[in-house]
Amino acid sequence: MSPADAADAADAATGTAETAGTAVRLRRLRRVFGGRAVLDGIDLDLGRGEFTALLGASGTGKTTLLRILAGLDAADEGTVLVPPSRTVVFQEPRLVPSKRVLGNVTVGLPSGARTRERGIAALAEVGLERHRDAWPGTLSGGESQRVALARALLREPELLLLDEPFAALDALTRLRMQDLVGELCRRHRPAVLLVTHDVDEAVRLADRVLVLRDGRLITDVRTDLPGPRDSADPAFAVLRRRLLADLGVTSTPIPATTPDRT
Ligand SMILES: Nc1ncnc2c1ncn2[C@@H]1O[C@H](COP(=O)(O)OP(=O)(O)OP(=O)(O)O)[C@@H](O)[C@H]1O
Repeated sequence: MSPADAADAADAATGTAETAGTAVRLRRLRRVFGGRAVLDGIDLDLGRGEFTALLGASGTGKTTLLRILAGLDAADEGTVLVPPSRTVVFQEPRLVPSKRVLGNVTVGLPSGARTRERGIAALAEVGLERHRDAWPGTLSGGESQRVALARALLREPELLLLDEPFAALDALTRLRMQDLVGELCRRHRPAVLLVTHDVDEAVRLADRVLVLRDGRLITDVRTDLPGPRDSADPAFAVLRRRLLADLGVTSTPIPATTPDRT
């Protein structure tokens, strides 16, 4: 798939969610690979402007669900209603090496002064305006991912699909990118589905967190924590523990230490 395709996220929609306030509606969604139902009867509504994180162990079907929402894969059974305008940001930025940064942001759009202006404004939003004439090969990983984000947001999608977009970044850059994505999503208000392995990232950013396990959404919880969210906050820790338990990660109790009698 070309970067332009990624940005425009395929048009193989199976329908549009019509209910006011609802961006996505899935009913009894099933996807089977080699006789195994990776998604086995998923029911899900995503509200307009709602930021939802999807957690799940490796191989549970998170990317499969995201690809179906993007129109890059099809369900075997069930109803999929999605908005016509969707964009995806992947773990790797998927920039075109032969186009400069601005050309990457506006790729696939009609050329002209208006598109160029919008591209520059999108770059300014991610703090990269002065890199607009740079080549992708000269950018850092975090900068490249910011270009991918600008490319996605320029299209003003109703549904923004984020597939582990911070996973390849170092810890500090990841935190900065999380803050940036949080701020941009509050400003642009797309419905967001963020696929991640990182429980703290999910709790930090999302209004709502889902856990996918054995083909089903076993958890659907609202975060409702005041911002800015601090992982040291006891409410944050309670939610993290619950989500880890739902993911099948149970914390081992720390054995009591024997007092040293010598
Ligand atoms: N096109 C395909 N053909 C066959 N099997 C597939 C295909 N796509 C995905 N699968 C299988 O479906 C399962 C779910 O894959 P998926 O990539 O959705 O998981 P994931 O939860 O995103 O995993 P990870 O967190 O490791 O990225 C895996 O066992 C994978 O091998």
